[in-house]
Amino acid sequence: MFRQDLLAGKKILVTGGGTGLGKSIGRRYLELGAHLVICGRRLAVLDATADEFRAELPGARIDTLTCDVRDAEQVEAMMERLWQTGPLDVLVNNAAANFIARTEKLSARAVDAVLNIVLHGSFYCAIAAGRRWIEAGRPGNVISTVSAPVITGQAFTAPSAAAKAGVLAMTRSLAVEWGPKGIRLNCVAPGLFPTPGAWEQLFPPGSQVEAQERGVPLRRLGEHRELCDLYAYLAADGSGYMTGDLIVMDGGRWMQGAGGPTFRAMQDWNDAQWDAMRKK
Ligand SMILES: CCCCCCCCCCC/C=C/C(=O)SCCNC(=O)CCNC(=O)[C@H](O)C(C)(C)COP(=O)(O)OP(=O)(O)OC[C@H]1O[C@@H](n2cnc3c(N)ncnc32)[C@H](O)[C@@H]1OP(=O)(O)O
Ligand SMILES: NC(=O)C1=CN([C@@H]2O[C@H](COP(=O)(O)OP(=O)(O)OC[C@H]3O[C@@H](n4cnc5c(N)ncnc54)[C@H](OP(=O)(O)O)[C@@H]3O)[C@@H](O)[C@H]2O)C=CC1
Repeated sequence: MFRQDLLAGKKILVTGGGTGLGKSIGRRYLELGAHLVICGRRLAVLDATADEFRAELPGARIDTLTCDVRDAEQVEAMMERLWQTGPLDVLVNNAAANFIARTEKLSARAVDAVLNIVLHGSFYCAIAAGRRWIEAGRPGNVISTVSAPVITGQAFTAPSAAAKAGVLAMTRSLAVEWGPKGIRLNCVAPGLFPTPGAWEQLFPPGSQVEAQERGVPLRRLGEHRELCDLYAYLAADGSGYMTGDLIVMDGGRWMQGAGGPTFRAMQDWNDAQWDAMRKK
């Protein structure tokens, strides 16, 4: 779909880039010639991913940095190290956390666990990169991964829906505030793209009442390569007139109601069913 050197000369940070969608997006960026930096909390996971990429794509330039995005000081330290080898061009806010639970049962720590990673982490990263771009008079580009519940809300994953909605509000606020400085920000809302992380958290064994494909108008799950090409487009200069936008890629699923049949059934679950989910 793209020229092989589409992203040559661009340095791109993908938070949570050691696993799942962040890993697939990073691989696509490398294929298109970018200098990739991935961060997360587990160095072993990041290094294993980097080794895999180096084996697949000889000559690929990839760096790994540990960082817990909930901690603003760690984010600052990561950006400082990253900038030492040259400025960043694109930040992808991908790191996230989510789980299904009845909202009235959530402890404050449970709410914070999701809000701190998704909302605070994305904010800290955007500010740390944005300040450096502004000080240097450089253009910048932030792509944040949200989800369709930013439009609809979503039962039983309220902290994630609220945090991602906050990231969309941040994106639109900064698109206006930083637009005159040449910094653009956009959000992508993927639908159902299978990853071990999301499936473990959202579809524990016994939680599904029917195949998730049934809830998608296009009657299939998303393929990583489809999503990755959207992230490639948004990272490239060719999308330079897009800012403050939300692009949903979900096969039309959100228009049918975000939770689908599985979440509707949860409205009638008893305590034993909820406890069984928690133990898995
Ligand atoms: C069925 C239909 C589904 C439709 C799906 C639609 C799809 C679109 C919407 C999807 C959008 C977003 C998707 C994703 O984000 S997928 C990514 C999933 N990946 C991850 O979550 C990876 C990162 N996760 C984590 O690190 C952990 O899971 C956690 C979030 C828990 C944070 O870990 P941490 O070590 O910081 O935290 P603790 O383990 O100490 O826990 C903190 C408190 O949270 C409470 N907790 C944890 N799990 C649950 C649970 N399942 N239910 C209730 N409470 C939970 C825990 O008890 C701690 O609180 P307390 O100290 O008060 O006990
Ligand atoms: N898969 C799907 O169908 C959908 C996914 N999404 C979104 O896509 C993105 C990727 O999700 P997915 O790949 O499925 O799930 P993963 O669980 O694989 O990805 C989450 C990543 O975030 C990292 N992470 C979590 N907490 C922190 C933290 N505090 N600091 C730094 N990194 C952290 C994890 O690494 P580590 O634990 O090592 O820190 C992990 O690499 C998320 O934003 C998610 O909300 C949205 C809609 C649907």
